[in-house]
Amino acid sequence: MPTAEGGPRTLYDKVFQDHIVDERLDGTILLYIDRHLVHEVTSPQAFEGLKAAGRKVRRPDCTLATTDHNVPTTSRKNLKNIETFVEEEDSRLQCMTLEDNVKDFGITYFGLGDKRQGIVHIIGPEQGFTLPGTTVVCGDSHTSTHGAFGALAFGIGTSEVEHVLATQTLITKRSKNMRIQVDGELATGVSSKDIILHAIGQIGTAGGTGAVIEFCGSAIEALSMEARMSICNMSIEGGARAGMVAPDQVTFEYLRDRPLAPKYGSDEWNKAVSYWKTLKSDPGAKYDIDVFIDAKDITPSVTWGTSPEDVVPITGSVPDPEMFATAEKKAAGYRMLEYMGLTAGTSMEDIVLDKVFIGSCTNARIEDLRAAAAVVKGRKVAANIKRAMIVPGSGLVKERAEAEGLDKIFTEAGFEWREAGCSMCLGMNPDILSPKERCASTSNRNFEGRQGAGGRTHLVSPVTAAACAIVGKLADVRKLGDRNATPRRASPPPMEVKAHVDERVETDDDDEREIIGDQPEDNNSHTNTIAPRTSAGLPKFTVLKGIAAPMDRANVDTDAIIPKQFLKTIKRTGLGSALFFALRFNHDGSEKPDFVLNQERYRKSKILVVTGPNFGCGSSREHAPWALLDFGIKCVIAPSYADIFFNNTFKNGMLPIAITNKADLDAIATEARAGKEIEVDLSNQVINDASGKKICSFDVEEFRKHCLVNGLDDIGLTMQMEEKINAFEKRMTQNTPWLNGSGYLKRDKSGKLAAKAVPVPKTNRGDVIKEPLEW
Ligand SMILES: CC(C)[C@H](C(=O)O)[C@@H](O)C(=O)O
Ligand code: SF4
Repeated sequence: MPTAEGGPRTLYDKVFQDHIVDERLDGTILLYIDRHLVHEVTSPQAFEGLKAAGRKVRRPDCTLATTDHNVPTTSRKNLKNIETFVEEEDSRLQCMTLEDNVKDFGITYFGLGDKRQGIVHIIGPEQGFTLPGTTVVCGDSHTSTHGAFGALAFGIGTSEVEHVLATQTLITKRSKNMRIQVDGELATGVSSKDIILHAIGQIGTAGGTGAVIEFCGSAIEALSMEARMSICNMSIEGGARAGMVAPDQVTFEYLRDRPLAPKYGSDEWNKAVSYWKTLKSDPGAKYDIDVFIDAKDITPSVTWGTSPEDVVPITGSVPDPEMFATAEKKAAGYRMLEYMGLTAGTSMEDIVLDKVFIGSCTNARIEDLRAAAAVVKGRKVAANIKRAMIVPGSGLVKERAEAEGLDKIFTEAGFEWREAGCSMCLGMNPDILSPKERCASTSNRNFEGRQGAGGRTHLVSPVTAAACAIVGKLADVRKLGDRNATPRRASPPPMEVKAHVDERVETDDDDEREIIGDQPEDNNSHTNTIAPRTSAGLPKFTVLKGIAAPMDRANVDTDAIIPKQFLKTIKRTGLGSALFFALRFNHDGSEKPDFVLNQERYRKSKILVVTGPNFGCGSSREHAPWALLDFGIKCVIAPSYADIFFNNTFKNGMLPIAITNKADLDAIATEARAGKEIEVDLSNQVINDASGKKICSFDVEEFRKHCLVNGLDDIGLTMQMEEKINAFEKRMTQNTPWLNGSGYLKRDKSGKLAAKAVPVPKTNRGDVIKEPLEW
């Protein structure tokens, strides 16, 4: 929370403070954003909003776009353009829409024909776009990755993407400070992925809610940048929106000669490094939450359930839900075992696998591939493994790995060597698990259906995944001998950046495609009773009276609220039929009669009453509130929420109410279970029963209430702050000139774009475009 003026400050306090454009009395802050990464899934509706309102992108020079989620990872040797390359229609439309938008708005873009294309959280750091002390956002929850540089980096929803595009700022509040200190030396076979899995196992998926986690201690200091990125990446799985590590010599070495970092050895570089060196927490700085972990307590770790907090050591066994503390946890535990097809007491190392996936923004960097290759070298993938995939995080990672011969090591062992993209991390492209298939995965989420409907995911580190592929079961890498990689300190030197790729790299790929088995038919009618957001503003929210549907679940993730196959839309509307898809429908499309929203009296619910905590955790997809809204639900009542979901609802004129008092929540749930209406009166901040009798009151932040009650479009409000934003940018140009222009769209000394922004190079649609980049 706010530190006393002049008192010792944390790293987070410093970076946050340096980006305040304006602060209101109620603590609402307008925060300047230095770096904005954009991908195809969460941007179409934002650009559409800009177009509808006739707005421009304020800082194309601080914005970088790529396609990653939808792209096939098959060989690109015959790539002509994205239109012919992406077979699946909705995926293609999303990719092409991004290409249109980057052209229309003059934004730098790495398309499939460019080796710099890759997962957005891999390419930002790789290019030096991510720098210490910056604020970095993206319409993607794993933006937390970039915090490894001492940046304040967090995921935002699509409405906020639009806000940043238009204003280069965000409306936000201060977060709590949390510290996770890991001291000591990591044992052989234990990597940074195990640190973060272990930490999430300790704090739980809501442990960091409302906080920014600073990772520190001797074990973190000893890690390379790549390893630090894996840790910050999964801060979101620990409930925190952001994770940070103080920049140090390891950081500066990593940034040396990166294309978009200040030129090494120049005055600008030296000035930047002096500033970066100040970015550490002051002695005596206060943290709201403190966690200490002894590195020697960390073993190679693996998840057994469907939440990233369900972590056990690889030497452990499947826990017995009977031993869990509460009735709710027991019930959830049994459900997870059923979904995962596991029996309590089974040794983890006895669990037989079908697939292995090494990739994702958590673990698809060169160091991850090197570590996995060291385990795999000279060995063969076990016969029972149907598919073992290596998906490099970017074209440059792939190129580097090939230069080092890693691709050969993998393919000789029986792995597939793929092209860059998100791939089977969430399977928006053709890489998916079939129902009941079991996968050891280096990704970050093991939610139900995450890698494919009915698929079963065990989260592990790259070396553990490699060992799993060799053994055919979940495996302890330490038992394969001593060549498993331990974390490295030195980051590899920057990868050589060549111009665009027209010569395609040959691969052994056989262009195998899987049928998208979990692509449902969207044949249900939508209730869509509520007008969606328009750039002109939102429908006002004052009093809402209606049926409230009860839901007795904890940690309802946004993948459960709306699975990935529905994220391929470029519209905000029409998602009501996809709401809670896997919970609501059987595989044949018929309804599951037990699910609350399928019961007659709840079909027209306007309110959702959730009795378990941490509603909306996981992904930043604004599709979750859009689906609720389209179904007709405009208000959610729950004990607590994940931060990004909470924000996203307000941006759509919806009201999420946190009721922490159990008796009050029980009273509301009782009305809901009885099928009675309840009344949410925002103006007076009370919840009444159907007769108008007060059940309880609730809190809501002043500014958010003001916007809801008046139906205000906050982009319009922020644009009225133009003068303050200009003044901020002027100061920024003086103090941190290296943040202007990012090397490709140059600015002059006054901060103005020196030349007209030229959109990137190849849009893969046949445009002949002059290379606008200077590197
Ligand atoms: C598509 C995007 C919104 C999402 C996220 O925010 O995390 C995705 O990257 C994911 O990992 O689920
Ligand atoms: S978590 Fe997976 S889907 Fe999300 S950005 Fe990372 S790789 Fe892509």
